[in-house]
Amino acid sequence: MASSRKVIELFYDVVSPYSWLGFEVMCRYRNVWNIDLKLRPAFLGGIMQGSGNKPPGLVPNKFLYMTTDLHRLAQYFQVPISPPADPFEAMFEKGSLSAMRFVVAVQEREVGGDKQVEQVSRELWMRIWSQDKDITQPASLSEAAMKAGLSASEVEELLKLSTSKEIKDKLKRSTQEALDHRAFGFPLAVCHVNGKAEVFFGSDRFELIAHYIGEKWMGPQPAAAKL
Ligand SMILES: N[C@@H](CCC(=O)N[C@@H](CS)C(=O)NCC(=O)O)C(=O)O
Repeated sequence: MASSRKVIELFYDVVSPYSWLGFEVMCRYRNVWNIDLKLRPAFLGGIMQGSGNKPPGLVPNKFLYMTTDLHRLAQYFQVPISPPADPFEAMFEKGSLSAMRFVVAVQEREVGGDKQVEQVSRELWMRIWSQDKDITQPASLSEAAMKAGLSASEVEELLKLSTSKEIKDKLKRSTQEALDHRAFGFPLAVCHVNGKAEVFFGSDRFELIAHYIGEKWMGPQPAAAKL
């Protein structure tokens, strides 16, 4: 029998603070809405290149606006975003390629769910977008994964796997899939309803997503709203 649950794929990259907001909201709603949430770690740098877009932070006024916007959103969404001291270095010089390959490796090895992918992604966001810490070095990835509950031997294996061709290709494929959905930025939610994929960009489209999938939007903290 076909499931009545709607599938939502969430494409994200931990370099993107707006993805963090979208990610936390979707994780909060995954047990509230009748949905199957599929986490889709991908590479925002590849999306920018493949779509011919430019990061919005490169336009000075947008950068200033986003700094204020993220401060307000952090409080509204209750996600501890605090921009790194040098966002340009963190986002554009250091970037997230090794981190996203690592997340894909975690996903490749995880069986029976995506708790580890969820927790490792969150720990990486905590590092770059809350604690102003590195996410490019093996030691940084290792620290994030251990905080997420993985063992030292698991982390060692995942670090090795994350530099393999298999994982590099998998990240490329996921990024290409997002581009095939006409992505130009993240977060990107692809909602599959009645055999059709509807695409939503941004962490500010949840009301519309709820309407589209026939669920109720109760704000960014559904657990608190239900009390
Ligand atoms: N309005 C969206 C903005 C999301 C956003 O700016 N995402 C960045 C990455 S952090 C991006 O990919 N932007 C591409 C663009 O704005 O063209 C939201 O509130 O979530």
